[in-house]
Amino acid sequence: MSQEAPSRLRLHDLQLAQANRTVLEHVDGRFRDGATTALIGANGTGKSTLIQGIMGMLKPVAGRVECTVPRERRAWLPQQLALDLTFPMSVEELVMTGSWPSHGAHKGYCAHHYRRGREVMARLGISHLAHRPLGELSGGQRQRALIGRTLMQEAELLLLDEPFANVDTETVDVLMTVLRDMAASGVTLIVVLHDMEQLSRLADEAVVLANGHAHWTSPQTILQGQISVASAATLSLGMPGVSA
Ligand SMILES: Nc1ncnc2c1ncn2[C@@H]1O[C@H](COP(=O)(O)OP(=O)(O)OP(=O)(O)O)[C@@H](O)[C@H]1O
Repeated sequence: MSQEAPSRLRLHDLQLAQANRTVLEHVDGRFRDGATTALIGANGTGKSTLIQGIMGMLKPVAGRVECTVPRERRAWLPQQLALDLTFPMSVEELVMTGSWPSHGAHKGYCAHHYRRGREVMARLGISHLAHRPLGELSGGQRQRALIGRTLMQEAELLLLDEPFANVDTETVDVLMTVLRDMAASGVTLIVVLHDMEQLSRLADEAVVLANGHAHWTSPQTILQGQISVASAATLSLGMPGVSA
């Protein structure tokens, strides 16, 4: 990554643990503004842990996260399986909650919010589902609605944990377009990915997690097989083309 690249999110010698067991340590690096960084690593290497640390849900054991994006402009979309969407809420209501962090949950919505909500749903192809309860949506429809909420929030930092899992190919295409447009407009995106095609289509940068460390590299390096993602858990330090 270029030393000059502007970045509102930097990690300084970060150490994160789960249940008193260190998962990641000495994590140093920065995420480029207006770029999509893929988080890559085998199961259990700490991708979700790093996201929790960046979002402030997990207190660092050591080091720090430096983030100048205002809190109300930070959004996190967990793995679909981790979400309980059985509560009675429609697609439109979910999308509109994206305005809460900046506008407040109890002030009600004005015409501007409703207009923006309709624009967001149209962009994601879910206008016809506006009044459908969340519990009656397919995985792909639910994911479109959740991304719609982050658009409504006007997120400037968006972290997504496996956003394309259990999602149909048409939805993948729609979401890819929306996410690329977000990055082009300056949003910093961090996306946990396992699929090489999705990596090539979406990512500008990549961070490989292995052996308790994070290695900054390029998607091309991974795609050319210089780094095997399948065996990322056994990667050694000092890989070619890696810089933090
Ligand atoms: N709440 C928790 N309590 C205890 N250990 C945890 C907890 N969450 C995660 N861990 C452990 O921390 C390590 C990293 O887990 P994490 O979920 O961050 O990995 P991951 O790379 O996101 O995995 P996956 O690809 O399977 O989602 C694992 O060894 C996991 O067992």
